[in-house]
Amino acid sequence: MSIIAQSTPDPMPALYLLGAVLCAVAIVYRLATSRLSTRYPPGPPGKPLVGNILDVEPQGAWTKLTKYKEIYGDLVYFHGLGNSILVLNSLEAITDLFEKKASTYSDRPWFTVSMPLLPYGAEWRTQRKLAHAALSPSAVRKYHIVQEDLAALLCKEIMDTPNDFFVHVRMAAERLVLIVTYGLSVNTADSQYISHADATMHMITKNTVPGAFLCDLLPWMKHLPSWVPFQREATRGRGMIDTLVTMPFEHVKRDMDAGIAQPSLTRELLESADCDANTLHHIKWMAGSLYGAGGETTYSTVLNCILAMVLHPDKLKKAQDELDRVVGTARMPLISDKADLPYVNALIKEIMRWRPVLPLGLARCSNAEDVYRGYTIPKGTIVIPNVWSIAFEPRGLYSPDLFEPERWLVSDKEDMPLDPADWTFGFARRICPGKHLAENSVFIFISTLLAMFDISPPKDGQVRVEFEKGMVSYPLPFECTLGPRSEAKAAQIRERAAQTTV
Ligand code: HEM
Repeated sequence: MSIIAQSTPDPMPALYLLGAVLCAVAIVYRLATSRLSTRYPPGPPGKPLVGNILDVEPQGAWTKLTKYKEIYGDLVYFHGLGNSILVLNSLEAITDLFEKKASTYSDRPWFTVSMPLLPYGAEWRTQRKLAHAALSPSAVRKYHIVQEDLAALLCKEIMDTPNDFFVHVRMAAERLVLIVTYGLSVNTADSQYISHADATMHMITKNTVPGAFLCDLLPWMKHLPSWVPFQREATRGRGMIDTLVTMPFEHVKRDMDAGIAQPSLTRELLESADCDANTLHHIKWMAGSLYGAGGETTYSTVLNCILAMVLHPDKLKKAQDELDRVVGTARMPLISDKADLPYVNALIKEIMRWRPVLPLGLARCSNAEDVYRGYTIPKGTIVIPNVWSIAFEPRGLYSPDLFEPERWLVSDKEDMPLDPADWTFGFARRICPGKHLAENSVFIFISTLLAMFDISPPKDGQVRVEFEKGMVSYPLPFECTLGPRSEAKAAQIRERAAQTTV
């Protein structure tokens, strides 16, 4: 007989199993019902698992996203792979979220490969205070003379080598930021810093459109080994940014120790602050963020203007007539002429509307779940202000597709589109701190160029009208004929450029 006794089955494991199954059923039911009861904003249809998130083709997405406005309205939602992106297609929606709900929508997404844009928090607030003080409307008045000097140098360089106008415009914008931020002379800036800044900015503009790298949409990919291509790119990108920020900052500190530092925003802050390691860190990164953000946006606007003038000679003529009448021909324009030049101001507004240099603004990230217009917006959603759709909203007397500075000169505001001053520089708490400096730069570079040069198509008449599709959108290289309007203007340029002190 068998000595193996039959044991009585223990009922507990079966009960555990039953409990686990019931729990799983409850969880699945809850998830399914909560998903059904949660209303997300509308968006294109999705596929299983990946949803519709891969519909966002990052490069040059603004035109497609603007078309979606006709189908889905002000809010277009993309989701899948654990991520969500909300595109805001109207100023009303942008104001409702970025301004009225600023504590939820002032954070930045983390762009893995390029720029560690500061999250909304204590460090950002400290840097922001420093930037505001240094770049307030009254503080930027002291840079007028530097900006006028750089405009004169820009004219001289274009006059000497007109085919290189792209490079000259870029240099003028970057030199300004380097002078204001670090007090570096044009020669030092040119020889030591600008080429590295160009390479870095190129990397940033390519990679900062949300989703430019799949790892921004798939957070777990950030933990892949360092030999994975985008991880290598990320390490390289962060190294480039660190060099961009550290080199000129150390330059100022060295010059201060030697007693030869020129006046600058960084020197001012270093002199006024109690410089423990933490404050040094804040000043260094605040200065670096101005340097990184300030050059490319300004030169894109000026290049857009040159292109617009090649395409619209009648508008150039009107601006020149006004400049000749108001400024006269005995001198070059000054920033103080701005208030007396309505046509030139209208033309600059139109350039900003015709080709917004940041067509998708700079993305934000929600830091809490929210409900807007009855739709749920999950925490961590990347929120994109599609300013392109505001620029091309059919409003006012003229079609948005035309280049018409006159649209800004009609007497009734109701007949105008939404003013670029209200959306070009961003919104609410994260509005561009360089706005006042930038408005002056754009004004003086453009009005000086228009006052001194004739701008027309190249000899073969072929003008390339294509634009970079990264975060900052500027014209791709095009040819044009740029020459002083007269021998007297040429002499004036030479004379004024020789007097510059930058
Ligand atoms: C035409 C020229 C310029 C345009 C169109 C422009 C536009 C913008 C926009 C749209 C933003 C994002 C704001 C938001 O998220 O709501 C921004 C941010 C920023 N801009 Fe500008 N900008 C220009 C020039 C400058 C200049 C000259 C500087 C510095 C001297 C500068 C420094 C910055 C900085 C530091 C940020 C980041 C602010 C933050 O994240 O809190 N910008 N700019």
